[in-house]
Amino acid sequence: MWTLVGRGWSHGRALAVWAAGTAQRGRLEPLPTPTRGAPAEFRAWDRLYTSAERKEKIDMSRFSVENIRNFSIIAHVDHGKSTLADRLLELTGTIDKTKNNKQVLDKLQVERERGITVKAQTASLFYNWEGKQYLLNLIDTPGHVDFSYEVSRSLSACQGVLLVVDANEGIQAQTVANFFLAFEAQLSVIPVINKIDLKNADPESVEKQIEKVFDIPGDECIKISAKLGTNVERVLQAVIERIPPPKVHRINPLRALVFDSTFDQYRGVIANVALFDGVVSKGDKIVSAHTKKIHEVNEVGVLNPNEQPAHKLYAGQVGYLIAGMKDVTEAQIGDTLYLHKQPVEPLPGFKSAKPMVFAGMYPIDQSEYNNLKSAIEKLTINDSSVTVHRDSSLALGAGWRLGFLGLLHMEVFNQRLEQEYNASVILTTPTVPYKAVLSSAKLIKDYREKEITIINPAQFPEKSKVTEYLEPVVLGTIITPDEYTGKVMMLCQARRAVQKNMIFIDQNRVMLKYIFPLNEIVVDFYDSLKSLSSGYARDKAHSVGKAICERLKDSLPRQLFEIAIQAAIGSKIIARETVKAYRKNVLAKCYGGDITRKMKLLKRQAEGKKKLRKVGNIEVPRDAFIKVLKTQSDK
Ligand SMILES: Nc1nc2c(ncn2[C@@H]2O[C@H](COP(=O)(O)OP(=O)(O)OP(=O)(O)O)[C@@H](O)[C@H]2O)c(=O)[nH]1
Repeated sequence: MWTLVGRGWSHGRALAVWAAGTAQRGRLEPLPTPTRGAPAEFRAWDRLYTSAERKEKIDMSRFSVENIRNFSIIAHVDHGKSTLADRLLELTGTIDKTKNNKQVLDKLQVERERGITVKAQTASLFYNWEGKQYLLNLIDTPGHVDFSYEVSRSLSACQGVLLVVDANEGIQAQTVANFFLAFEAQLSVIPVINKIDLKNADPESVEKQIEKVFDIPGDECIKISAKLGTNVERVLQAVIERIPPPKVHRINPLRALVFDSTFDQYRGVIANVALFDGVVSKGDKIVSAHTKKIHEVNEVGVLNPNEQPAHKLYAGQVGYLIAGMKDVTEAQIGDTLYLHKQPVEPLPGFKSAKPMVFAGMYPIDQSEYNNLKSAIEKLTINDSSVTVHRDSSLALGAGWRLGFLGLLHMEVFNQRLEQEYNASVILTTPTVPYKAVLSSAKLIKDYREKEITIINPAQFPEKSKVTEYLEPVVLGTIITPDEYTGKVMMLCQARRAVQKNMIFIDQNRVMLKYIFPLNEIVVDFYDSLKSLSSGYARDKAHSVGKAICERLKDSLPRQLFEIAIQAAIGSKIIARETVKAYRKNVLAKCYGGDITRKMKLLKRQAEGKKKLRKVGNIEVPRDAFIKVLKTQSDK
């Protein structure tokens, strides 16, 4: 969704959400300095189990379609999805019951350190109930808004969801956003009120909120404590009773949806697939509908939650498939796989994730360029929502401009680079993309289009050659205790937001919807929302410009002449600082003597400095740039 800068016109639709007031965490607390190199137990999870350690091949034919349920757990951040997943894994005997089972599906080091889910994971659970054996495929999803893309992808492989809501915090903004993702995908929704063991838990009022906001009868809510295991068995039974089996046909030719993929340097691409039709097994020749390339299947299996090879995978089942694909472009997420010579209508793919936050990434030392390049390439194979363009800067050398789904996504990517690939990088201040409608015929010819997208501030076309600029805007949902409503509204106004809606979701909580310019919220909005400091100036350009000039002033070495540091918007100077000149004492050798000689020396010095100022080039040390950029991104 884009709008004219400074005016209220927009088109398209996007969703972003935050919670205020009772939310415990949104942006993350600073982490301790990460240790170099991941400890063994945190290394890429798929390397933890060698094929020799994996069990015998499993026969999946025993699960008929009627006995399969594919479901996902969705919730606001920290409401307990991963803890509930742990209990479900224990109850079904998928993992042993030990005290150490904490967020078993969060396998990345970054997930464990930050206590958040970043990458959706799948686990096949085998569960006996009323004399039948069921196959329950659980797909754990991330809760933070930056990873909504992972959520919607996971939902495409499901028929139902468990919507987990914290009994103390109640419905939060991300609960609403995730509910609508499931609702639009026409999935069965089972509301689960979690943390009923907490002292301040109020499951009855959360039940009423669920009735009011989602129009789901309160008696459908299951009240549990995922931590203590209370009522968790009822959740499993509801999955079987309330979620329909997938609508698929095993006698039809193979039609498999790639809903996720990871890269293993020894075995190539491991594609997570949901089979909509047919059967697939080792030795089958399969074709990617996207690339039309033919591959031979080396291994199929289920995630239990680690890889468990199977003889075959059948329609209705979710599992993994390895077929010698060398990089993820050969098994793109949303791709359909079918058997060679048995083409099928491809399944509807996914909308590709659109990066909305861009930042420059450079090696700390240019000699590290190739290592960093290879690390970025490997990581983007595992996280295809990151875009990479080559870039260079006079000060920082050769590097890249990377696009992320949000700020947390950027932080996580950076942290994974450090932890999993031992790479140290300089990351520049994040910016959002802008569009410019060109008026200059020459520029239109150069760009071969009238409307261009600018992801790098250095490439902004001149104002005189542009009819209008457009900026991205998002629809944001804020849930706040009533007493903060006034302050929250003032903050939103200060961020140029346009109010769309306001409803009371219970006696003392209000849900507000606003259209925000993305640039106004991308970096520090959540922090401001939490502190509710409404004294922000409307026009921040001056203060930002001033802050950068001040930092440069402190970092630049002094010269023989005065250096003016200016921040400008186009030709208008908005902030200025001066680095004072070194003063050589030209009078040092004049002991006493003639005042006119002293005046002459000083005049000559002043003239010399004037001349130097005109012709003098100063070299900005790399360190100064790094310092300025680092302080900015640390903000
Ligand atoms: N008291 C209590 N605490 C719980 C319960 N369930 C989860 N928690 C705690 O709540 C915190 C968040 O739980 P997680 O399972 O990581 O939450 P999540 O929804 O998976 O979080 P993300 O992956 O970041 O979206 C952890 O400290 C859990 O121990 C519960 O039933 N009772």
